[in-house]
Amino acid sequence: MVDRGDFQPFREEPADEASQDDTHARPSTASKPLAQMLRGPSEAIDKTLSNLDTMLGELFDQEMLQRAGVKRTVVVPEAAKALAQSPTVPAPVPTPIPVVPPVARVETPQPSAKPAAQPESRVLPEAPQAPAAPEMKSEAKPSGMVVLEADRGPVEAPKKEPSQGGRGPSDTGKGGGGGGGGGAFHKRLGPVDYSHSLQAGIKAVKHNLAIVMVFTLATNVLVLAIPIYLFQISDRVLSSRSIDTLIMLTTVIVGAVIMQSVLDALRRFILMRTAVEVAAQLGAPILSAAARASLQSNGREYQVLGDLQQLRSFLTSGTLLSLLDAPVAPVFLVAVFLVHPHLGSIVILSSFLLLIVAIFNQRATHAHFAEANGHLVRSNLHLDAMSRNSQIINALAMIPETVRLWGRDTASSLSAQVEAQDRNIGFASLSKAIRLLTQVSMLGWGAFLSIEGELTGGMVIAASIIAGRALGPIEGAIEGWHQVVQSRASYQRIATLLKTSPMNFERLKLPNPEGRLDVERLLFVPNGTKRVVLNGVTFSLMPGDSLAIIGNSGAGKTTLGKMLVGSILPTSGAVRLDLMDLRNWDQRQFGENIGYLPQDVQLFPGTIKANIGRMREDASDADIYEAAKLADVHELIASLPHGYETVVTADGSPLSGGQKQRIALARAFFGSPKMVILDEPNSNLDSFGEQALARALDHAKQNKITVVTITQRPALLQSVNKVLVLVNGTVVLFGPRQEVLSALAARGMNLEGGPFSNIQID
Ligand SMILES: Nc1ncnc2c1ncn2[C@@H]1O[C@H](COP(=O)(O)OP(=O)(O)OP(=O)(O)O)[C@@H](O)[C@H]1O
Repeated sequence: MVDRGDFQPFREEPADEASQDDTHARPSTASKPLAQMLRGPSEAIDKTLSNLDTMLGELFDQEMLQRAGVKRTVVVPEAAKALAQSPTVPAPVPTPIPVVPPVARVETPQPSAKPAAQPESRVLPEAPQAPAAPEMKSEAKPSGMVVLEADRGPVEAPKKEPSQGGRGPSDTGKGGGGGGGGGAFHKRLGPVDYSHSLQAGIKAVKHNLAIVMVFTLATNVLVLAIPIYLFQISDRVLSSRSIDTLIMLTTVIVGAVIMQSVLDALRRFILMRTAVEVAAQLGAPILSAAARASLQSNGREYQVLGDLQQLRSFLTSGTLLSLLDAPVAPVFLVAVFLVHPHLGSIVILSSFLLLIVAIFNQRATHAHFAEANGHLVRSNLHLDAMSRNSQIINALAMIPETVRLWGRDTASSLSAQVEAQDRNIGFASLSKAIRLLTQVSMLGWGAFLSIEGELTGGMVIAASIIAGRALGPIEGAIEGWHQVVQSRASYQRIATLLKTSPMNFERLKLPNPEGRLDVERLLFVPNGTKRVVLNGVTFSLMPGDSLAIIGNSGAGKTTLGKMLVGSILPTSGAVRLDLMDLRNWDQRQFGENIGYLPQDVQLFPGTIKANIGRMREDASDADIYEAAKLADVHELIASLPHGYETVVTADGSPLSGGQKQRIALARAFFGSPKMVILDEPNSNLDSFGEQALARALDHAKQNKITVVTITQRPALLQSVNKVLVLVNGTVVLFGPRQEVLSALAARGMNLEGGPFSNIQID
């Protein structure tokens, strides 16, 4: 299947590209840590945290608020604050963070005031009559299909007066973020380009690691202080019995040790902030790219956020410090050689042995760690399914079964992990033994050389300590090898997700659509199956048309509906809105111009107002009210104790199924969409709700909104002007309502009597 590819939830307006660049070039912990650190740890922490706050504020402020058309103000959302307060981050500095003002109540316009938001003021200009298109080619018609009306010609975008945008009152011509603007169009939209975010993250890490490396070198040089001290004490102070020398040496060494501890702490501070910077830089891009990519999968991509967590842990781990120490190891080796070549040879031999152990360790544990990871991913998916279905799990007493499903994968993951860790511990112990034996042999052989008069006792002890430092990084790498492998895999998954995101590509910003829909020879064979769910589906609708798609259960109606909104991509064929293939629309602009009510209605936790406004921060009260009026749910909402401020939980309570469906209908009508797809919008409605729905469809017709309604119930047929009959994924009838109903009646099927069932047309 082909990815449609251009969802850009945080798209920048081109004019803002410079400011987007600013984000990547902004002052960060990467830019000034050295200067900060040198001013003292606590000042450095405060300063860096302050930078972090600014960085997070800028990240979210810029990416969310500016895209939403809100003027750039310093508002740090709760998520950013929570991130800044995550356990790995010290307490935030007392930098004042402006608090997001509480949500204001929806101000419903006074009936007498007749505000600009009222439906009457929204009637769109008439679309010009489209020229007739050639008839549908006969080979495209599935056998048995009766086409009562075929394609019409392309719709010319009507010339609008600036005041006649057809957008809601909030329309600024800038499209509220990604697209949508009525004024400026036909210009290239720069891609969001998540690979750029990845590069910015890598750059920050590299920059900080370079600074850490400087501290590491200094730390490792200072580490030599202790062996040198020992050597001097035993070979100089004890023989000369000079107190002055002892005091002088001790003073120097104490200074070196303190310095070494401070530098070691500083490199850890920097690494910790690097981890936070990586999380802040990549969190939002990964979640956005995962949300887009999950369209084609079962949501596994969301687990890439876990990979980001893995990278964060690695950046603050002892394993990374060991790896950073590794380049200095040869210096220690040379130092041991300088003490005596025999001792140097012992260390080299041990290093080889440790390397061999490291390679065997990697080979012995790799498959088990990979297996453990695979099971962990699956058990997380079970967990996710459990949290989504908590109602049914409790109602049907399915807790033991679902826990067993989760437990099976968790147990497999744990046992694979135990297997891998057993081996890892075995190899780590072996490497530790090699290191200790190395020191024993160095001391033993050193003592022999000392007896022979080639070395002093102090030199032997000093060489033994230095050898320990030389072998330490190899040992550390062996112990943390699993983390290295996991982090590398995590990085690769993150890089693949960000680099291959379809949102990285440039789009042409089009004028807002008028609502013409062309569906061309849709074929859908789900991946991994041979089942043809949709076969050659072809039809066209003009702006303001309302179509009912009817058919037996399993005929493919929902699948077709999902395809019309681009949430499923066809195996072949195309769905076009105003002649443009959905794959080529800017996702944000497309989403703002359509409405969708899925069969399985889900609301987001939040107020009814926020749900109708699609959780957009720039949704105006007037827009929300307008959508509620269009969907004829204002009365229903007014009857709730808290009206538009009623808070809905994840499972939709306190709303009934029908109320949820009607609120979701208002969400579909939010933002003056030009095309709305409703999948069984009346499945939970009583007769009053159905009447309100019929009125909503009338409003849509008056506003020239193209509406496609998938339904199993005949009541809605009165509100549409066209009907499409789908049988086993094939269109068998399509045309004006009365003609289709007559054609069905001629075949002995009277659909106006009761729910559709057993529609059989050859
Ligand atoms: N991803 C998929 N993999 C396999 N089969 C699929 C997939 N998507 C849809 N189908 C199959 O396609 C058929 C049509 O499904 P669809 O949900 O579109 O039917 P429908 O007409 O909406 O039915 P209903 O009225 O009961 O909701 C079903 O048999 C379904 O099993």
